[in-house]
Amino acid sequence: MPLLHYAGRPALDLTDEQFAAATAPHAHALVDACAGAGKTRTLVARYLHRREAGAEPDRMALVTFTRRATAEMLDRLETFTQDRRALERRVRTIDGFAQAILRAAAGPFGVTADFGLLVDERRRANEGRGDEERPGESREGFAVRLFGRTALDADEDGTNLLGAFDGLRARLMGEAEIGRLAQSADVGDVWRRAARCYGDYRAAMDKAALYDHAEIQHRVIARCQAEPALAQKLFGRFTDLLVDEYQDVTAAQVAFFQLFLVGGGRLWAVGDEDQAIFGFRHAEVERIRRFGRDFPGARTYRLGTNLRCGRAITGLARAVIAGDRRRGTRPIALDERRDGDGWLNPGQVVAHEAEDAEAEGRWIARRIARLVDEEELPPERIAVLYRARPAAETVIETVRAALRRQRIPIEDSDKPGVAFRTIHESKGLEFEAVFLPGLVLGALPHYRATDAAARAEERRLFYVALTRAETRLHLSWPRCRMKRNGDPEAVRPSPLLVEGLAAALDGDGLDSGGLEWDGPEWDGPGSLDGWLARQGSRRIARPGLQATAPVRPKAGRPQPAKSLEEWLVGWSPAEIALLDEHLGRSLATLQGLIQRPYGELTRVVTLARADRAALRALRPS
Ligand SMILES: Nc1ncnc2c1ncn2[C@@H]1O[C@H](COP(=O)(O)OP(=O)(O)OP(=O)(O)O)[C@@H](O)[C@H]1O
Repeated sequence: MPLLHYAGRPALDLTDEQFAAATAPHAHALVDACAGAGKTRTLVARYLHRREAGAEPDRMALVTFTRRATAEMLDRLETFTQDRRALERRVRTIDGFAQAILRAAAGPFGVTADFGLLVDERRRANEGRGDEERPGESREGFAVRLFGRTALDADEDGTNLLGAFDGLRARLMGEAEIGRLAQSADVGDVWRRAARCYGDYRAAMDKAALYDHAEIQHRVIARCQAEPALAQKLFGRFTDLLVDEYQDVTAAQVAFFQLFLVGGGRLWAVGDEDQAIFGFRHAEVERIRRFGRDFPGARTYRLGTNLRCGRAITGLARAVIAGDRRRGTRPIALDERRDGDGWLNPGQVVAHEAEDAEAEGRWIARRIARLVDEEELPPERIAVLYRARPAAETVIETVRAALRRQRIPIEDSDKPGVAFRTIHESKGLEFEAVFLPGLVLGALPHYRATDAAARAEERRLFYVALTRAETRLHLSWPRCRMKRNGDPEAVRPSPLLVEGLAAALDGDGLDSGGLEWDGPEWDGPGSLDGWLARQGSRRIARPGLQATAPVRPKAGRPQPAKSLEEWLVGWSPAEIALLDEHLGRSLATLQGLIQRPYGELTRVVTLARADRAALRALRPS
């Protein structure tokens, strides 16, 4: 592994791809990374490399999105540079930078330097508070005083008036556009109301000298864009802007970053579009995809090896994400590092179907107890991650009660223990063992995710969740749930889960040698293959498994088997030729080459492998 030096001493071990990204020339650069690629380490290395190359510390800015990420970055950098106070001026959240600039310049922006903050209570609880931020007032309380309790009522997408105010600013909507929105019949009530009340909201903020983060950023952007000399004065000194988590940027944030570059500074950003999960907060995954257009001349560096997860876990995760047709070919490599005995970390995937949420909770608690008691895993290395709290309530409460009975610690503010989080909150974290309960249709993908963009985000959320696990991943779901009146009601397993398990059972995505894996462990009666057949996902049984896996079409919906020829009707000659040339390669590789839906590709490949001559006959000459 190459070593990055700092101040004449070896500082960081890096992989080849990390080294190339960290030591890239001083030009705009996008570091396009996969999960577990070591983004934080590479970002720290970039900072140290630029310092070594002579960049002045006060002309560098390092932007993160959460205070937790800022704290981690500061801790890591402090071990090399020691001067924490100076570092705190350069390493900040995006909100921290905007606030510092507005306070320092105040006058030209029409504010006083000691303005107060309106702080979103929910986000503060999730992200923790940092030193840079003054206590501030509750934004929710402010909105209720102005607009009444209905200000916090969410529409069916989960957006309330405050969320819509954020949206107007995240999308950089101008006055005219907001005026049109206020009259538009194409948007929901919450958005129309936000467009109508936006002026009142801003006036009230000015009157109280209290501002929310979006407003602070918006003021800086609007004024500096209108007055280039002011932008030059405030931002002209920056030579380097380093940005983390670029996949979750909004249009406003991109405009804010562009201000940092007015003096000829260069942007070095790292992100992973497969982990873009904040669309509901107005982040636009398209931004990372059009990085080269927003920052002309940018080069791209790929960090494509997952160094966190065991190979089976990475294999499963990449088979799931390969089903996103818009992601383009971005190969994800399995970790090839071996331990002292020459052993590759295979990781373990366990699947379990429970009768209902309570039984599922008891199963999880038993597995956790086994990990803690028999494998001596520290409880804080274990996490239970769920899509949304309400749907997961029963399972969570059952697990927690069982853990308490067994005196297994549960994480509680500063006290370490088994962690319970939403998948969104788990972003950027890693655990030895991860439990993903409640994997049913309606929970993940969430029932509110109805359009293609929202469903793609649900797939990415699942990918984020899977890739939090280092060595043990547990997937579980109930067969039924309780209706409000107490009657049980059958539920369907998540199609993302079915797709992932089918791929894992085929060993798909695990092709790069050296992994001896029997597929996911099925903890329960029957077999995984049989279960998959019942889900209708295995119409084409694999030869060796036929005995245990009778292929049954789903009741009431006969599914006649399509022939290879029928499947290939919509395929282009180039796609058919690619299939023929690469048929021996893994499904994940083929998915990278041929962007067809996962289920379709699986069937076509299976049929073509069984009858190569038929494929040849269909290939145009
Ligand atoms: N060069 C390296 N050598 C050894 N281990 C590494 C190296 N780089 C990263 N790692 C380890 O790989 C794991 C993943 O790193 P990190 O958490 O920075 O990934 P990430 O890219 O931020 O992932 P994600 O986006 O999934 O949160 C960590 O446990 C880290 O210590």
